[in-house]
Amino acid sequence: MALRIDGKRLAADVRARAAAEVAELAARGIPCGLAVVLVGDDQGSATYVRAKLRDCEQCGIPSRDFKLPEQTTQDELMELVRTLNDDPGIAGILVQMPLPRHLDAEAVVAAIDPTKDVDGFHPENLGRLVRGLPGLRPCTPAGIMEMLDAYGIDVSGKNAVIVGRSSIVGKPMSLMLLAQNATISVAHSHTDPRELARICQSADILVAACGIPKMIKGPWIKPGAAVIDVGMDRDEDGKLCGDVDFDSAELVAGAITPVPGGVGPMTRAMLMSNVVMAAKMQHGLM
Ligand SMILES: Nc1nc2c(c(=O)[nH]1)N[C@@H](CN(C=O)c1ccc(C(=O)N[C@@H](CCC(=O)O)C(=O)O)cc1)CN2
Repeated sequence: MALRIDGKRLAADVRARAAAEVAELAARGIPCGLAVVLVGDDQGSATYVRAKLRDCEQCGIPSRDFKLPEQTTQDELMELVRTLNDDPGIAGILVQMPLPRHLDAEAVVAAIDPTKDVDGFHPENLGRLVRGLPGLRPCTPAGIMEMLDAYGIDVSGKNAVIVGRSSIVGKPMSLMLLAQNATISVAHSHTDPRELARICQSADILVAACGIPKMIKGPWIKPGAAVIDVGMDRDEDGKLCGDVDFDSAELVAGAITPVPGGVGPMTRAMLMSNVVMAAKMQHGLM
């Protein structure tokens, strides 16, 4: 039976470290403000934003909450981002994704000052990741790297398979694992479905980020592998589940993240540590 990786407990540790650093920075007169921008009425996004604002409160991070209507125009959103870029009290800017379809998310992300890009989505920060330079990293893959490290799961020389190639998770995840000397395979929607099970079976570390409920089953998993589930799906009964069929996977894996309580809480916690990092970078402290 696999060891359960406890994302909630690790997230609490990450938040506690961030809170201590926020207090130290505040004592030196360095503000760690976070601006959180939510456009539209998506209930899931509103829930995540509320949770992020609670995390800020817990870490002593002053947050400013911008709730914009669904009909917000590109110009209005770009103007808000520019204003926040110029605000010295704001160390980090987060625009909750997805944006309504009429808005150009790429342009919005590119308009954020890269030193305030606490999501790590800006092309400069992704470029820094490609080049192996320090910078703000996307929260979900950064949280996964923390989890692997905390549980002593060595990545170097291991086969890592990532199922999914999004810019938020799959691509940065592959680069972060590569930077730790893993051998990487990325499967995606054009991968031959007859090959998918075999590719997954080659993984010592399997990261599921495809958005298909319970797609990855126990027989696809190499015995003893670390299985990281990024999925946030609903099963046939409407219950929250991941991309991995947990019940069959935990019988084979060596370690596994649950949904809920695995990657999600770490995604939120890494945002707090990115805000601290952004504030430090802006004040020449790293
Ligand atoms: N600007 C961003 N937008 C989005 C990101 C992001 O990192 N930055 N990631 C996702 C959503 N997300 C954070 O925004 C997120 C999703 C889920 C969780 C989480 O803690 N999930 C819980 C379960 C919650 C539930 O019960 O529904 C868990 O897994 O335990 C945190 C963050 C897309 N947008």
